[in-house]
Amino acid sequence: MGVSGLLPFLQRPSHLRHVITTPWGRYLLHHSPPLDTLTHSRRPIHNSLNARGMCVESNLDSAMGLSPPEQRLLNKLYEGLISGQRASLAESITLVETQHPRKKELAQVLLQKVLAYRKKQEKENGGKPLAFRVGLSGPPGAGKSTFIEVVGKMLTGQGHKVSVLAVDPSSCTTGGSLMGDKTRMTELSRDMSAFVRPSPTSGTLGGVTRTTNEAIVLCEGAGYDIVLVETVGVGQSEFAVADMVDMFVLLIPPAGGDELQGIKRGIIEVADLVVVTKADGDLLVPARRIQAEYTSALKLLRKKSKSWNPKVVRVSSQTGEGVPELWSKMEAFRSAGLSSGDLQARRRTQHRVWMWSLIQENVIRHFQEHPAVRGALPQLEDQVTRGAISPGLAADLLLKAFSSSSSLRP
Ligand SMILES: Nc1nc2c(ncn2[C@@H]2O[C@H](COP(=O)(O)OP(=O)(O)OP(=O)(O)O)[C@@H](O)[C@H]2O)c(=O)[nH]1
Repeated sequence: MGVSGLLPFLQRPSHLRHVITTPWGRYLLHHSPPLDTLTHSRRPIHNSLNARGMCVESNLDSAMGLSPPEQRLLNKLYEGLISGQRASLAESITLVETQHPRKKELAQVLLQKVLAYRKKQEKENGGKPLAFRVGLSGPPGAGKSTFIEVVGKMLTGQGHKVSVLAVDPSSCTTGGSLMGDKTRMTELSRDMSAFVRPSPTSGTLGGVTRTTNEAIVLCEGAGYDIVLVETVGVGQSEFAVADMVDMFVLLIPPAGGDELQGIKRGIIEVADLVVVTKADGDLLVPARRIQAEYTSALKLLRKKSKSWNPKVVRVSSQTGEGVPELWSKMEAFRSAGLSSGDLQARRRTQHRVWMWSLIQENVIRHFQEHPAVRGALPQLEDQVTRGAISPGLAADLLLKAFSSSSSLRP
């Protein structure tokens, strides 16, 4: 698709445009209205583009056309958030999770304000990220929530502010929850230096990935210097989490049988640290054995960073044994990454991944909402389910229906 194919999407009616202030400049954004309101005018946009290919304007609020109540809401959330109020943080995360089109726009304005604020703080910190983002994953029952509770309490005791976000893959497929059904991390939830946010109860993995990325930014804006992102090791959610954090930690229980079974090989490759949990009582001996097994397995993997060799450690959340040592290792990882620049490079790459996940989410939504696709979909889906036509043919027909009446024609 050439640039000209994108023009209709870039040329939104003026009331749907707004200026976004980012740490890198101010951009005029053109929002995606529902397809039926899309204009297809071919007015050239080049004269309004600057060198970065985007329009620059100065007044965010007026260009956004914020109504006074909207302006008051955003100001209240922003001020509350950066002064560290948990209620404002919770409300801001709800705003980024919304499916409501206008609220989605407001969420982006808030997010850009928070990003600009964080960027300024980072600059004052010599360009180094202020918060430490850690992803934690493991099979159901691995001891994740018990571990996060113990580590979280230890860290708040040391004066840190800790936030915990959850990505629940089951909510994306079944609308149910692997994580949310029981009360988790009760003590940490009551701790005034902690913020525990359950996973959104619905949405696509792409959508949850976006909102989690955005929630991380909001938590950092609210002054949380440690952000823990937890997920169950099911489906693709752990890879999605690995793509949003500075350090990815895999938790393995000392279960009987073939321990490496059920743990995806690929996920061991992205782990910066493997933690064997429940290393106490009768489980201590199997925990030692599993630690040895994983240590050998890691040696066979290609080194993924110059500044760090993945390690395997043992902890017991019940006795607390190994927990302080584990945290020291995590801090060592962070300092090595910061001084080598690996951590900053990882975040830069993640921004690109984040952008592509946004694009994927939006393109799929446009496709699904397209009238020609919507018209043909039920019948084709039915035929595919019955085996009357191949999935490949159905996909081709739908893509043809989309492109033949779409402005995105190649
Ligand atoms: N012996 C022992 N048991 C533990 C330890 N940590 C957790 N457990 C137990 O293991 C079980 C699962 O712990 P959770 O922390 O709920 O595990 P989880 O990974 O969060 O589980 P899901 O919520 O299903 O993903 C519980 O019965 C805990 O009491 C530990 O350090 N030692």
